Amino acid sequence: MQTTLKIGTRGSPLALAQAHETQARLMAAHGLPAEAFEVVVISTSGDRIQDRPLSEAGGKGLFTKEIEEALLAGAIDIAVHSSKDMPTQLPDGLELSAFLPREDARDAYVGKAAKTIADLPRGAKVGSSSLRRQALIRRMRPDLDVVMFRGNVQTRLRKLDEGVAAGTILAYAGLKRLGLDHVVTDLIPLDVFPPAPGQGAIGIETRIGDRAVEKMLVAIHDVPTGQALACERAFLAALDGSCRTPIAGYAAIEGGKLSFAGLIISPDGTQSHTIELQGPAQDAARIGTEAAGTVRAKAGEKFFDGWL
Ligand SMILES: NCc1[nH]cc(CCC(=O)O)c1CC(=O)O
Repeated sequence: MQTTLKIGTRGSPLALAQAHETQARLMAAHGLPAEAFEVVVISTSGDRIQDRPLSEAGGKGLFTKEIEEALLAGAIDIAVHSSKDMPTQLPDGLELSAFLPREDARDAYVGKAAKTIADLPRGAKVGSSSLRRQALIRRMRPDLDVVMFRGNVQTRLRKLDEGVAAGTILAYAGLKRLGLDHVVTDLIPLDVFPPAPGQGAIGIETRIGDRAVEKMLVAIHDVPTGQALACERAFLAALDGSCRTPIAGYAAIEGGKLSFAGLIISPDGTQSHTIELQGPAQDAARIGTEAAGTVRAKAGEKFFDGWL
């Protein structure tokens, strides 16, 4: 009898879409039926905490803790994640060993009366709980009222319908995976809203040394996405000292060449520092680390602890 590969995921509609995309790619790559895989839904602390900003409750790890425990315990064989939500430090024994081809990494504006942020009336409310997006909105339009917006993509869209805010910003990738891209009223250029490291890329976490699983994943791993992610995650890891400093970073790969653009910005949007660096895609991690060193030197150490 064939053993089934257990695919662990959160239960949000986006997480489920990502788990099913992974399953479909594995089926196609290996000529296996759906029954060769089982999608196992795991509830995480991040899903349960709804009353305060996650950056206060403990940060990124909240969406992965219970899933990683299940992976280490052998209750699941792979865990499918939004790479953007993954801490740079994983628990001992686990690694991100494969990435699916990256979806469009841009942020999207979803507006009601006004179709773009630029068209909003003075003082209009824009909902976002991301420190990076809040800072970028304030940089662009210091007059706007940035309000907290928690919950999954559907919850945020419902809040818009209820009139809680005039608009919100969501990852275009997530909306596309949910078949909700028709709600987008403006796609924001990468240089106006540089994305969070990892945005748009599905990452697959495995137990280090699980050769059978690694062999299966090679067939669905996208090499350029893996290189882009190595660069962006190295940039993030080298700057991660404070989770209160918004960090953006995006690496584009073309013909074996990597072009990285990074940004750090004060939460009020008034101060920011950028870095651009190119090099061979094989040197992805080194480029990310070097970019972090350069932008850190430009900004000065004070930049990272001044926002509490
Ligand atoms: N923090 C939630 C989250 N994590 C990943 C995505 C979108 C999908 C992706 O970036 O791959 C989202 C929603 C959003 O930012 O709109």
